[in-house]
Amino acid sequence: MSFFERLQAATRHSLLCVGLDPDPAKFPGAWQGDASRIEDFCRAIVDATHDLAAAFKPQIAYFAAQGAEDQLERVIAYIRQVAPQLPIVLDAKRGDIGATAEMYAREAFVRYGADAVTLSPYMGYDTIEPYLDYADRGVFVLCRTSNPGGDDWQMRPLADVEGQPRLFEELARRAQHEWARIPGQIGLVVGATYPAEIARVRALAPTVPLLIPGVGAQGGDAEATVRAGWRADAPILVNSSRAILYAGKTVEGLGAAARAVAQRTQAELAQARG
Ligand SMILES: O=C(O)c1cc(=O)[nH]c(=O)n1[C@@H]1O[C@H](COP(=O)(O)O)[C@@H](O)[C@H]1O
Repeated sequence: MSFFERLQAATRHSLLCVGLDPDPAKFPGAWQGDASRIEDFCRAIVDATHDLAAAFKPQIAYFAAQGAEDQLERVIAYIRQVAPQLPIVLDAKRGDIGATAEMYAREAFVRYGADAVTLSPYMGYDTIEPYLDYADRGVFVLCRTSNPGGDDWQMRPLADVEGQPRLFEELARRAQHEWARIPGQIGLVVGATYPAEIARVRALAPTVPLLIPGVGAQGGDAEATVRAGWRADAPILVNSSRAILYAGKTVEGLGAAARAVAQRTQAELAQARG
C-alpha cells in the first residue's frame, strides 16, 4: 500500500494529527522534569487519542534533546501495536546533500519505521530524492510554514521564474508536477495560521497531501484551514501538539484531559469538512 493510500484510508474518519512533542518540563505532577517518563507520557496520549486521530507526528528534537531515542523507538512500536492503521509522520525537518540524506532517510524509514518524514527544501531537489527511493513512504516538504518568520523567504517572488511566483507557490507547483514520481508521495507543509495561502497551495497543488500544523497553541483557525485545504481526493492532516499534550494537570488526569481537547478539535475539523 502506498503512503497516499494509507493516508486516504486514515483520514476517512478524522483529519486530526496528534503531535507528540514531549517536553518533560511541561509534564504533570510527579512526572514533571523526568525525562525517563517520555515513553509513559506518550503512551498515555496515544491510549487517550488513537481512536480520534488520523495520524501521530512525533517531533524528533523532543526525544533527541533528552537522549531519549530509545523511548521514541518504543513509542512508535506502541503506536503500531494499538493503532496499526495510523500513519506515523516523523517530524525531523531534514535537508542535506544526497549522501547524507540517504542516512537521514534510513534513520526515518528503517530505524524508526516512519511512514513519512518532514523535509526542508532549502538545499534543493537532489536532497529530497533519496527519500523518494522508498516507494511506499512519503515526505512532507516545508512550503508555507506556520511561523511569522516564514515570510522571510517563502513569501518572496522569484524574479527569474515566469510570472514571478512566490517561493512557496513555486514549491507547491513543483510538488504537484516535476518532483512527483509516485502520485501523493510528496506532500507539503502549510501553516493553519495562513488559510489564504493554504487555498493558494491547493489551487497550485490540487492532489498533493497537506500536513497543516498550527491549530491549538499557535491559534490557527481549524474551520478556515479545512475549508481552504480539504479535497475528497487529496488527504490533509491537521496537527495539534501542545494544546492536547498539556491539557492535563495531573498524571492520573492527563489522558482524559488530552482526549477532551482532541475530541473537540476532531469534531471541529469534521464539521468543517461537512
Ligand atoms: O513540520 C511541522 O510539523 C511544523 C511546520 C510548521 O510550519 N509549523 C509547526 O509548528 N510545525 C510543527 O508542528 C508542531 C506544532 O505544535 P503546536 O503549536 O504545539 O500545536 C510542532 O511540532 C512544530 O515543530
